[in-house]
Amino acid sequence: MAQMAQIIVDVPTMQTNQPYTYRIPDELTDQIKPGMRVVVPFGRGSRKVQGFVVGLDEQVDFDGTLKSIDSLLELHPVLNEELLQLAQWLAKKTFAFQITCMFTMLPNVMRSKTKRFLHLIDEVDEQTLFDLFNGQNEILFEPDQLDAKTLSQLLKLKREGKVEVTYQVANRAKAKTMLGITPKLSFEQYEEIRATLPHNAHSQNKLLSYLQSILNTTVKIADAEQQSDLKANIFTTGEHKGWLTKDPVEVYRSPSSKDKTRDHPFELNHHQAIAVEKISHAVNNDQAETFLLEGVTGSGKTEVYLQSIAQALNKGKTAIMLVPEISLTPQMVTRVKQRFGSAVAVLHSGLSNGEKYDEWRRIEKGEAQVVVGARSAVFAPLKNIGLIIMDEEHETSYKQDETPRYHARDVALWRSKYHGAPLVLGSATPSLESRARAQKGVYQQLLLPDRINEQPLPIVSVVDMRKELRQHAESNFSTDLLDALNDRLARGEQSILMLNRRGYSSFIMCRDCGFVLKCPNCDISLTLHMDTHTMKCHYCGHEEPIPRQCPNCHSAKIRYYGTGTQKVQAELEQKIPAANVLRMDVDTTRRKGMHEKILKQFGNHEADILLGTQMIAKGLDFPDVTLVGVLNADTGLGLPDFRASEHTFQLLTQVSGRAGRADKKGEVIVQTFNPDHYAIKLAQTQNFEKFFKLEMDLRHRGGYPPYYYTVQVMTSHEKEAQAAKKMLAITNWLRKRIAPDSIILGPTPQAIARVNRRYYYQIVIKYKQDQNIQSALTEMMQSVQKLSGQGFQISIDAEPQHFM
Ligand SMILES: Nc1ncnc2c1ncn2[C@@H]1O[C@H](COP(=O)(O)OP(=O)(O)OP(=O)(O)O)[C@@H](O)[C@H]1O
Ligand SMILES: [Zn+2]
Ligand SMILES: [Zn+2]
Repeated sequence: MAQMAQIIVDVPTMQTNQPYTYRIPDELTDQIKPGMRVVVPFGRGSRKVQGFVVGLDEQVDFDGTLKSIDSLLELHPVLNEELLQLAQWLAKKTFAFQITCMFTMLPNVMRSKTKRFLHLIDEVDEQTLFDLFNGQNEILFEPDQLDAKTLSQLLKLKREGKVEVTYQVANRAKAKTMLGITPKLSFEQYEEIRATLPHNAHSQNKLLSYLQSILNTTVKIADAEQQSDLKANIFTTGEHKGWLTKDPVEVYRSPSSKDKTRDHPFELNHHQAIAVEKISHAVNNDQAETFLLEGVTGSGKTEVYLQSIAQALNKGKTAIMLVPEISLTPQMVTRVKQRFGSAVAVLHSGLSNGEKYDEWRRIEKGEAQVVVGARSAVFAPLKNIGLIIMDEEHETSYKQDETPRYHARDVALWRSKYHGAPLVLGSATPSLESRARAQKGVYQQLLLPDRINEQPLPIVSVVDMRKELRQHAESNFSTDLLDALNDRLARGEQSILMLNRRGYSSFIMCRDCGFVLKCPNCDISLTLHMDTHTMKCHYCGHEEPIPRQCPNCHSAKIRYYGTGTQKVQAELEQKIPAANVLRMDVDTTRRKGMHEKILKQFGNHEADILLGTQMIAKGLDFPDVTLVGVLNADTGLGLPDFRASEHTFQLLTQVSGRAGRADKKGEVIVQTFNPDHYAIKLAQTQNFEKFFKLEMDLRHRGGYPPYYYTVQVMTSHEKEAQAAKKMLAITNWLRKRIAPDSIILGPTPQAIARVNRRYYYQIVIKYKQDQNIQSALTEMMQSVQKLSGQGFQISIDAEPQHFM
């Protein structure tokens, strides 16, 4: 009676969400578990591919032609039961393949090509040591060279906790190590040395005893100092005498803060207390309720999160706190770590692959109970989740813009249901989708209407830049803004300036003929970078010299148009020479740790003005900031995207919220060429309710979300006619299958029609209720795969965040 395994295989050209059935070799009966990764033969040539076991069958009458599992990639399941189910759901929801979803949940170092090592972590008998490990502690784990019998032995050792499979971290050389000490001699040899020591050699005597107590191990010097109560220099003496060796020991590359002080919960104000109460109630009763925590900027949402998390921990449960990548600042991380100490694991893109893997492993082993992280942290392998929090829930970065195109909010909702745990969505400016659900009672609304400091929200004034430009020469600064900046400088207060853009200037244009320099590969303007003195394409990376004359009409009046942070900084330094300016944008934060450094400097008052792009709009909490200036509120309003107003409103509200958060009053100055636009006017009064009503009305009339669901289908090809033709064929095919009242917009070329030498065409399907759309799109996805051989790329994006 053979055992069978259902396996999802990784074959890029033949992807399917149907598992294949493989036979489990007899030696491995009852040892293969769902979630394990295996090596299996696939196709006619029986080439070796990897796969995930997703199910097991006890099968009596098996058909003799079934292929068998060859080997294992690890000795343990890498995905647990919950995550396997989640992958299945996610694949369906995002029209992706299960295998892609499974990889998305795993740290990078666990990808198939990574070298694996087999480690001995406990004693084994000599025969085994010799047979399996060549007498060593660590050997390369080579799945394709192991037979079933050996695997069976290894699996047994794994179950006994004696071996472990680890992955080679790409930058292993850089793996963080500290110096440790290893005793070199035996117990008896140390005794012999002791007999020769002079009577007053107390430290050396003590060192000998200590070495005897740590035989066969390596102890970090810092730990050894503590345990033995000896000074570090005595270990050096020991080394010179040949008693011990100093060796590097690997430490967890945990991005832990050095700050070990634990802070204490604040006493909550009235509204905070109600919120924590309601959330805790749901935590205590295992209710998968969704809360929408709507709190104005500076209302103390974070404190609500932290105290609610504490509740979950008290109940012996775990918690996930999602924050947008950009607000995952050291400030934020420190706040959480100070509250929960080493129970916290942090996952974000700034970590090296090794660091990420270490944090992931701590979570998986149950060593961390609180996970703080950006989008992908929603897949953290925590067990027994008691609470999930999603801060700034309206942020578009929660949606992944490559396959699987998932929204972290949907995944959080799924896990909330699975664990019977509440989900808290927090924001000062919720997405229309979430706010509409709260309106309908699907989500429970919690309000924090006041700032903690009981100050009113900062006063926002709008400056009409059209008038300014008529009165003065071209400048990035209105008179009002310059006056206000000088005023803060005189008072020793700080200012934040936001420029919604990157690069020295966005593009260059000929003032005589209007020619704009564009990327030869993509259909978008090149960006001027003064640091490298080149024009760069932000889509494909193309780079060329700055032209001295117009390639079209040869005029010399080809100049930059628009503005960038470097240019603003230069003007600022010229207009207010006394001010210290810190610049924070993609260019100054590219190197690891720079983000942290700039914020720290600003926090220490080493600068008067923090000038930055959107990345400074969120989460920053500096008590001395009393002025926020927005240099160009309009950027983004003109984008061909129905969410342009919503995003502008959100951004202006968020950045305004950085001013006057402590006891000093805040002021905001917004410069714009569109002072009458409703998004700008309502952001001025920070009137979210009014904005919500107005925008909902517009969406209703236009037939946009949240009144309609949307799906975008994209086709691309190197030849424009091919892309267009295929898109049309797909459209006709779909039209026959979806509900008659579902609407198809397009096909149209995308706003940026050509990227990286490919042409893009799209359609957008809008629907209210459509029984067939899911199956039609799934069928399409399965069948268009073979088209990739003909140079087509086709993708489906459910609820796209950008319509470009
Ligand atoms: N109950 C409380 N008593 C005293 N201070 C508090 C209390 N709750 C929060 N704070 C402090 O108030 C400040 C603002 O809180 P917090 O940063 O949590 O606001 P927020 O709502 O998350 O703001 P934003 O959305 O603007 O980032 C913080 O410095 C925080 O430490
Ligand atoms: Zn010209
Ligand atoms: Zn390009």
